Amino acid sequence: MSLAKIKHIVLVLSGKGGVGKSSVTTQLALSLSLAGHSVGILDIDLTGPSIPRMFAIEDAKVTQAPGGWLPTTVHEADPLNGIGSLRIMSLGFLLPGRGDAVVWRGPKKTAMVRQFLSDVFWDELDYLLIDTPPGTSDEHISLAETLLQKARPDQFAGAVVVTTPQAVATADVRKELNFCSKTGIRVLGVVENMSGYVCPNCSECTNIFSSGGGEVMANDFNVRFLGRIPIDPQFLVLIETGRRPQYPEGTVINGQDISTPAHAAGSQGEVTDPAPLVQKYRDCSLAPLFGAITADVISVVGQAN
Ligand SMILES: Nc1ncnc2c1ncn2[C@@H]1O[C@H](COP(=O)(O)OP(=O)(O)OP(=O)(O)O)[C@@H](O)[C@H]1O
Ligand code: SF4
Repeated sequence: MSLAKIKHIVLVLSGKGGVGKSSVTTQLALSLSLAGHSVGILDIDLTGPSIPRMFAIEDAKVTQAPGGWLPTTVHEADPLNGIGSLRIMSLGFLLPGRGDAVVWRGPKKTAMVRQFLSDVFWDELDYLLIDTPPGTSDEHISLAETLLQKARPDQFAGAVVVTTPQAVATADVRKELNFCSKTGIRVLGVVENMSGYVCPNCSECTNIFSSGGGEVMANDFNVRFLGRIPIDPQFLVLIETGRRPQYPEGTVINGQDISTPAHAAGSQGEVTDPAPLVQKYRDCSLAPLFGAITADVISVVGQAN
């Protein structure tokens, strides 16, 4: 069975579209990889699989091997730099072109979710992250049922739930938390994304929307609040163009100076910088924040399994 050699399976859920679920999945995967773990992402967001775009592997095609479909390798393990491997399987690889939408009816969607869980040959993984569609649709029910049936209890760790701070998003995420409790999915914690904005000129973090809604909701449901991630335009540039993040002099995040050294600004800013995404991400202001969230997730998963 394709899940057999996976140590921990984590779902990434959100009640609402556009809150940054795929970005959180991406950053969780990169942070786990930077912590030396081997990671897989299974992207079953049928409403618009965005993981291939985030890793610039939209043209990857699914290949078949005797053990099942082979995931695409984003980078191999680099033990000298303490980096674990990262592989991806996305529903997007099966679609004919960029921007194509999945127009299947419910039963076909649920069949595909089951097939993706059973037919991908992951080999050994420390963590498999599953990026899901927003909401609590038939696919979620099918996913929950299949995981609860097929994965060993020590494998299926639970779900990280993503929200933005505004009440309109947290209201939908409350439904998601209720869904988890009804289906027996353990909630590992809540991440509040787009919580403030990192100014590209001065690196001040400003709360343009409200802040703290995710933490209030986590407290109401008695689940762990994993932390806040601001909007950083440099993260968007990294994802969209592959350019290494750059910050003005004096940029300090979590007590650490992350400003781009003047001598490196030219070469580091090149779009053609051939370094793998995981190394460029290490220079992003969000990386230390997400590193702390990831350490928390690892510890909660350890307690859960
Ligand atoms: N903290 C952040 N800083 C900067 N940009 C962000 C951040 N979080 C998300 N984004 C950007 O916002 C956009 C939407 O994010 P994303 O695709 O992750 O949302 P989603 O919840 O997965 O959406 P969907 O429901 O369509 O799957 C993306 O372009 C992403 O790069
Ligand atoms: S201090 Fe920063 S956030 Fe405030 S106006 Fe100036 S550049 Fe923008």
